Order: sequence, then structure tokens, then C-alpha cells
Amino acid sequence: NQQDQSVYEERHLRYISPLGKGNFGSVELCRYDPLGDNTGELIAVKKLQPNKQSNLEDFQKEINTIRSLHCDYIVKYRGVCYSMGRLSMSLVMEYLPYGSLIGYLEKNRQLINNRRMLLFASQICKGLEYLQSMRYVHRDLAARNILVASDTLVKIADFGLTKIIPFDKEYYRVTHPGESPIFWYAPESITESKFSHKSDVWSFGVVLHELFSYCEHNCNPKRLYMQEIGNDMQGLSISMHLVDILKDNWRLPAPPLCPPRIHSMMTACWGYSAEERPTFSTLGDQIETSIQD
Ligand SMILES: CC(C)(Nc1nc(-c2c[nH]c3ncc(Cl)cc23)ncc1F)C(=O)NCC(F)(F)F
Repeated sequence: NQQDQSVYEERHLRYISPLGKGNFGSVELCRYDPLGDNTGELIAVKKLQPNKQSNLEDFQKEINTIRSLHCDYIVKYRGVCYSMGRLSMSLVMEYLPYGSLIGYLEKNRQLINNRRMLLFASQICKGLEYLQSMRYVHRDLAARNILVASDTLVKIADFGLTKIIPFDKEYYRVTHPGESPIFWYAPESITESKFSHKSDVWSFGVVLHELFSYCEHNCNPKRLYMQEIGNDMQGLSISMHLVDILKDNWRLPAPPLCPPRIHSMMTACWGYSAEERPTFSTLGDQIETSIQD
């Protein structure tokens, strides 16, 4: 059946519309229509940015990463599509019609109560627990990289920056930080480019903040941090100012109407040193208990 299709022929790919720009490439909505009668399935096709050799290796790694992940809370790999005689290739993923979590929360704000928010948080947490069991560190956890499959299911996506932790180490050190989403980064990721499951926990805390702020753009993490850092930019880079206020124990304020128990979970994720932070299984249990109440 179409489900375990792994090679998609370019001639049957019908372009529909752009979905967005991710790490290393753009993603398009397409219909795979071998019968030519518009009955084919909708898929998300991630094309590699052209002619950047380094990106090709990274793209291959991203494909191998997503191909190895089988979890209800992670966007599904469908296959690859070769074009230009196997010179360039695209990653084919399932298409989630509800789009990214940010747009969904903004559109459906009135209809989503805390229980549903906690359901989404527990699904993301379970997806991260699974990633950790596979020794993967996502490194780009943010609401913009969470997709909505239905009114009751969200999935982690965009594995462009995901790395495997070497078997003999607790963390992954990045050589080329690139343009980093520093407002979602743990302090050690900013200062030492160190990434671990515990730095993913920090980012999960920021995703919790985004969830319970309904991804309101006037209280998004970057905006709140920049307000605190203020305009007293004496030449020190923004990331050094950010680390300074984190050292002084300043943290993102509780979102309006955020349940105290959830805010305490966020602040636990934001322990300055990695070992202070909870594990995803502890967080998962706490979220489950909050859902029961
Ligand atoms: C770069 C891209 C395309 N951006 C977007 N995807 C989708 C979007 C909507 N439905 C989708 N189904 C599958 C996929 Cl891979 C993406 C989408 N909708 C809006 C986007 F900005 C993306 O991949 N974002 C990371 C993700 F949100 F997926 F974590």
C-alpha cells in the first residue's frame, strides 16, 4: 500500500504549495498521484538547498535520522524522491493538515483549555523521551517545530539539527553553531556549544512557556528576553547578555493564567546547571498527574 512506499518517482509528484523554510531547505505540499486522477496522497516534500555539498551530507544525515524514528509523536518519514538522475534528492514526509503549532494556537485560542494544552505537552514529552531512548538530541525544540496532526495530536518535526550523542559521552559539542535559536538554548549550549538530553529539557521548558502563552507573539521568548536585556547593549553580544541574566537567576515570567504547577515545571527545566534539570520521564509523570486533577 502507499504507506510503505519508500521511493517516490518525480514524474508522479504534483506540486501544490509552499509549506515553509526549515533547516537546510524548503518544504512543499505535494500530491503523489501515480494514477493521474487526483486521488493520490498529500505529502510534505523537503527539498535540499541546491549545490551546497556540506548540506548534502547533513541532508543525508537528516534523512537517516528521521527514517530511523518510529513514534506516534514524531512526524513520519515516507520515503525519498530522486530527481535529476539521482543527482538531487528530496525527503518525503507525511503531511499534517493542521500545520504548525504556532498558527494552530493563535487560530484556536478560545477553544483550547489547559487540559488540551497538557495533552499536547505530554505528547511532546513522550516524543522527546523516545528520542532520548534513541540517543538523539533534537537541538531545535520550539513551538515552530511542532506540528498539529489533529485536535488531539501533535508531533515533533524538523530534524535538521538533530545529533546522535556518541556512546561514550553525555553531550554533543557542535563545531559550527550557525544561526542559533539562542532564546531556546540552555546556557551551556550558548557558552560551550554543548548539547545533551538536558539541554533539550531546557528547550522543552521554553516550549511549555510558548504553549501556555498560546504562542502570543507579544510574549514570545525572544521578545521577553530582549525586553529584560534592554537596550543597554554595551557591545557585549546578545548571547553574553542572555547568559548574564540567566546567571543572575532571571527567568521567563509565568504566562498569564498559567497554572502554578506548570510554571514550576518550566523553572525546573531552567536549572542553570544541567544536572539540576528533571528528566523527560519525571516531567511526563508530573504532566500526567496534572491532567488527572
Ligand atoms: C519548514 C516547515 C515546512 N515549515 C512549516 N511546515 C508546515 C507544515 C504543515 N503541515 C506539515 N506537514 C509536514 C511537514 Cl514536514 C511540515 C508541515 N507548516 C508551516 C510551516 F512553516 C517545517 O517543516 N517546519 C518544521 C515543522 F513545523 F514541521 F516542524
